Amino acid sequence: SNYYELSSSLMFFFSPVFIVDGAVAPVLMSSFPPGSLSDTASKAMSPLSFRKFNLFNQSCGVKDYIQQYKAHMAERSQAIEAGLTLTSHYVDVQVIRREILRLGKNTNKCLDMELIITGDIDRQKNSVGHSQVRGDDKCKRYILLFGKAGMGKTTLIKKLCLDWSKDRTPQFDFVFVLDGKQLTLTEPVYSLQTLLLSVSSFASPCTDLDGVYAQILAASKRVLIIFDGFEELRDYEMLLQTLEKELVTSLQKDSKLQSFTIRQLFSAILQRVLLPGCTLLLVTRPRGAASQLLRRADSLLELSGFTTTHIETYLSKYFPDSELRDAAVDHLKSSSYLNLLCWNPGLCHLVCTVLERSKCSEALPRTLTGLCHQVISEKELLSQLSSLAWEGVKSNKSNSSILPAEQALSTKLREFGLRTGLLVSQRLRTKTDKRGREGQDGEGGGKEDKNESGGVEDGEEKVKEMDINAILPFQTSAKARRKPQRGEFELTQRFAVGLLFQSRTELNRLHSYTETVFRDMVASKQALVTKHLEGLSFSDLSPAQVLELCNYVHETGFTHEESCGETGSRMLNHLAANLPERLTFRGVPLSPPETFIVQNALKRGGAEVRSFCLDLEDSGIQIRGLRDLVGLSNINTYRACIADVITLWEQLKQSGEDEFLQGAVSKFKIHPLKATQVCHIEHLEKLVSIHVRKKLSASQSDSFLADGVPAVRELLKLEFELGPENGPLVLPKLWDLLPGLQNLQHLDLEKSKIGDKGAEKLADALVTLSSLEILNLSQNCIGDEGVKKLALTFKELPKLHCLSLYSNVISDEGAESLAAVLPHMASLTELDVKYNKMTDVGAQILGASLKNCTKMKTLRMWNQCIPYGMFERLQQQDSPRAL
Ligand SMILES: Nc1ncnc2c1ncn2[C@@H]1O[C@H](COP(=O)(O)OP(=O)(O)OP(=O)(O)O)[C@@H](O)[C@H]1O
Repeated sequence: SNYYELSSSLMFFFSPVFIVDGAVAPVLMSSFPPGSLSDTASKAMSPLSFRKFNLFNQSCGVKDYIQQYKAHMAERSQAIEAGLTLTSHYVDVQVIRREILRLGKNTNKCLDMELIITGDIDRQKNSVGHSQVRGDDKCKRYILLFGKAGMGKTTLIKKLCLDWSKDRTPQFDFVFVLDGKQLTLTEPVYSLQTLLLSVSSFASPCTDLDGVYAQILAASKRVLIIFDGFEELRDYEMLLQTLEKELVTSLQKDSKLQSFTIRQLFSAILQRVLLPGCTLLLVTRPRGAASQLLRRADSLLELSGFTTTHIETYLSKYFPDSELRDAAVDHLKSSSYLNLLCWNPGLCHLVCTVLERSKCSEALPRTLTGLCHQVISEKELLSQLSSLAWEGVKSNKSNSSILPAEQALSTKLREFGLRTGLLVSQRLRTKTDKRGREGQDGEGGGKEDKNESGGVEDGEEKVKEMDINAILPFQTSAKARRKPQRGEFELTQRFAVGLLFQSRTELNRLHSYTETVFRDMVASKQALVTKHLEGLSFSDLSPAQVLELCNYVHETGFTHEESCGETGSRMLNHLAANLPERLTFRGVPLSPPETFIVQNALKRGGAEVRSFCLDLEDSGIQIRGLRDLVGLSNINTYRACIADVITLWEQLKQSGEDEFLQGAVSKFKIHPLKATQVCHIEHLEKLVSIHVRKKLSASQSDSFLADGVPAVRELLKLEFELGPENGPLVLPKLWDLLPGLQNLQHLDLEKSKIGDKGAEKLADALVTLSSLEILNLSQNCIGDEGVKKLALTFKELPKLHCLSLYSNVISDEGAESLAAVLPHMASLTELDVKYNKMTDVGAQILGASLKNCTKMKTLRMWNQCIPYGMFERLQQQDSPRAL
């Protein structure tokens, strides 16, 4: 199973596991006397002595402790939620291996932006499995596991702990969990020993502290340390700032000295100053800057949420009684949106709570707001949460939290808020903000704070229009568009806005104002939000903002009733009428519930007789979501991950949905195509093969493919941008597929390390591309041999008018081959052979051939070996076009 795949992959890499979580630590700490055993001996241990120190040679005291620690951990890690345990309710989720796009200087704004968003099929292929991990001999000791709020990070950690405690991960002698919230303990009174054995989350009392600690140090490779409770990657990143030399020395000299802060110890572990051989598992939401962290990470894993099967399993565990379960499943079917929300395990739990409470008879909530509303049905709690949400939205400082510092919150509300991401931990956050304002945080606060309008303390009634503009995430300045908005904050905003549009009766329950005051207040706020949303200029919004807007409108639109309210309906119509015709979500992760929301908005567009061209590339949309969107009657054309589209076609063929399939094939577009990853070419190869064979599967031919795949026929421009490292890996595939792209007009293969061998293959492939007009072969290490082969093909390309061989290694011999074919290239107007290896001899020959090329406008051929006088001579004589 996937969970076991992860755990076994962890097992493969790790040894002892320590998890640090704040709650119990201070209490336990006081019961431990400061240690006295020196660890110098263990530090000096040779690999041989290290082996001697393995589990089997542990002293009875250490063994006993480990058993006791495991028993304690088994007990403490069991509970997922009140009444739910791992043993009874855990669903084995998928963990996906992710890759980074690039690590450049300016790309570290947000992890989301740095990760390659793969299609659904590739994502499934990347789920971590035994075989993949075992086959990988690279030591993975720095693992980053991320997932958005509620995706099950903490639950997975608990499961890992439980498994270790049940001896299912024998490669670790110790597992420790460390909680980021402990960074608030600022006194310099801790040592590594107290951190692991007293402060860590599942620490249990120990009678042989020194013996256990010595064992940990002796076999640090058999230790797993899990960091949890960090709100975002940036919080880790801050711990990676270089430690002062004296601190490093003192930590290494005596890590048992109780004179360090938690921060220093965390930093030292993360920077491999302490326990250098241990395995680190860093868990967080995927937000914040993290370039340093990403550079260190050996492996990036992501929790990908519940699949349909997982949801079914969860429901069957949640409702063990089969009658209740069937009723719940049926009831859930009545709300597609809630069904899709269950993709998030945290929300799945909330949905089950609602199903359970409603006894499967009441109408289900239709929005996230409605769901939260029903879960915390107590008036007091909801009113508190709604005002928090509103306050948070109003005081949107540096993406800050909505959890006011001094506000007394009930445990229940705090738990709910934190779990859903509506609230974020204030203590950590305050630090980040402060740092941001002091300018250490680069991006952070400063400027934006000034943008926020005042009047926050004046109470809700005085929210001004200006405030609304500032608080909703639709600023259209270039900076605001670039800034990643997505995180827990958007949920807060959605909730605040959604609450305004909840049914009047529901809202009435929340306040203590008189009926009229309340009505006016809600009405004026509703009007402000509506006016703002309706006043937006859609063309100025980024794809992420358009999606956010769809989310807002959904929250405002639907209450408990079947149809949406009057204002909501108006907003939805307005949205549908104004969505850009070329609607792109390229690069914006589209979750299943969001796909539903977009589908809803587009459907409305149908009522207004509007049709759309939809771009879903790099959105990670699931195939079932793709199916829903492509199936809409008012979609003119669509783009999406080619592999996913092919899978959709295959599914449609299998289910016999011929008409749908025909539409899905004819509406699909891939022009213009820029291949930046290896998989892009692999997918294209598959599509071209369908096009050439005129059938989807190996067996029968398909009548709707009689003319091949329209998307391939209509592909006019292909840019191959895989770079010198990845490019050569898929060039052979490219040579195979090129002949299938008969109508290609523009082929850009710059910087792909083609070389002479590749040039020969390319020459063969090019022969069939009779429509080719522009060919860029710059910077490709092509020499005389290669150009000789290519030159023969160039003659066969009647429409080629622009050819670049800039910066290759062509010398005079190659120039001669080119000169021989130039007069036969009927359409050529521009040739670039600058920065090659030819001398004045080659230049002279090429220049001379121009006499017979009447159409040629420019021939660029400068390089250091050609004396400048040569050009002057050529220009004065007969070739003014040679540069
Ligand atoms: N694999 C799972 N099986 C069963 N329930 C799960 C699973 N994962 C998560 N849940 C449910 O979702 C809830 C939220 O999960 P969890 O607290 O682990 O999320 P998280 O990713 O740590 O969120 P946050 O970022 O807010 O801390 C859990 O309390 C549990 O009810």
